[in-house]
Amino acid sequence: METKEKYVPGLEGVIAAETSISFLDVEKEQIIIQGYDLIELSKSKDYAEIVYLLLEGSLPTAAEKAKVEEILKHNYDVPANVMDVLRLLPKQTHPMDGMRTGLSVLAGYDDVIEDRTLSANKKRAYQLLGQLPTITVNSHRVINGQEPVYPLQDLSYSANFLYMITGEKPSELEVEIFDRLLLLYSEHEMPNSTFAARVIASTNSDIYGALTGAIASLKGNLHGGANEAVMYMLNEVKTVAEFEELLLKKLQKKEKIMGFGHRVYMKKMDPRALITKEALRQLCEKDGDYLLLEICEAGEKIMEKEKGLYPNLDYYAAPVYWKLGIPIPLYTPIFFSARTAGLAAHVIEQHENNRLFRPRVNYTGERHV
Ligand SMILES: CC(=O)SCCNC(=O)CCNC(=O)[C@H](O)C(C)(C)COP(=O)(O)OP(=O)(O)OC[C@H]1O[C@@H](n2cnc3c(N)ncnc32)[C@H](O)[C@@H]1OP(=O)(O)O
Ligand SMILES: O=C([O-])CC(=O)C(=O)O
Repeated sequence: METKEKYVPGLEGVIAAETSISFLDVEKEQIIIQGYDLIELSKSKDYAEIVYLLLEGSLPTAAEKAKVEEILKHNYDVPANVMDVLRLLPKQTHPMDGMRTGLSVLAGYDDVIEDRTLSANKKRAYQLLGQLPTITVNSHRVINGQEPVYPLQDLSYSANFLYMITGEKPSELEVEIFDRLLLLYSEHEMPNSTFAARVIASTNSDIYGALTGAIASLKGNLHGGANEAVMYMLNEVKTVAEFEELLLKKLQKKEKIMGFGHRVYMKKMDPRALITKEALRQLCEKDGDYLLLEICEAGEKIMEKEKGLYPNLDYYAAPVYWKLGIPIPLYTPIFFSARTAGLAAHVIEQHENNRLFRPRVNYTGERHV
């Protein structure tokens, strides 16, 4: 008989790493990033500043912030072969799969790919953050037979990202809201995708492989894929009453409602969702159409009453993306692009202080020997 060790399904509550990058303080409703609360930072800082915080460990001065923005822009170029590879993919390929393929192509262009030093890894992180908006947007465009779109240097990082998605120069409010979403998505402690990236990095594999694995993880609808699923669900209805009916039917059939629940915040609202809800309200005020907000709020009430469950970030992020005119298949790729900041920080931390991940099992099969 095998001896059985304590096994926790889904590794719930299990400590998988020691990190100085981030920590979810559920009690205080804080998302601690390098010592600061991301929720507080979202009120006064932008995505580029959080990129700096994640990769350099401190908040940037004005000059350092300008330097990061310059570095990101300096890294916008993506090898033309990436577009050629995307062109070869079947039209039904999801942009997350396109992105996974496109990002993985970049490994071959790294002349010092075996260099795991801190400076080489950081350089790669900035390079990838510069290139990802182009890969993200074109994973959707090129696969759909459209011509690639390229960045505009005279826009800020987030304004350019949104411009490439919609093809129109965005308003100040739109940029501010899109940037806030990137910031909120930038890092979140040890979700499945970060764990996947760290597991891969722990074999001494490179950041391209670790991020490629993280994309695969993030695609699933129990994780990043939920934001797309939320929007498809919202688009099934035209009124508050129809949404209430749809949710009750789904619950009766024991279906999971996308955008609700969270392994860490299961009995509380994700603090990031409050901010995206506010962003939705701002966009409703702007166009005078409150229907999506009313529908979402009704859903929130039903889920609290019926299941004691609360929205996670993806629930309100989806209608915000919709109001910004972003195609649904890009919702999860944008999440990944934003999360690359946090993922890169984790891969670097893993490489800097590495021990191979290699857990054991409780064997439940038969023994014939
Ligand atoms: C940015 C992000 O990645 S946030 C997560 C995005 N994912 C989603 O929104 C998908 C919907 N949510 C879920 O599936 C879950 O809440 C998860 C995957 C996020 C967390 O899952 P876990 O911690 O493994 O909890 P688990 O799935 O075991 O759920 C516990 C109980 O709550 C129920 N539950 C959890 N989430 C939901 C939901 N969204 N809808 C209905 N019931 C739910 C489960 O059915 C289960 O009930 P039971 O004990 O009666 O069987
Ligand atoms: O923390 C998690 O498990 C999922 C999540 O909200 C994120 O990755 O932003």
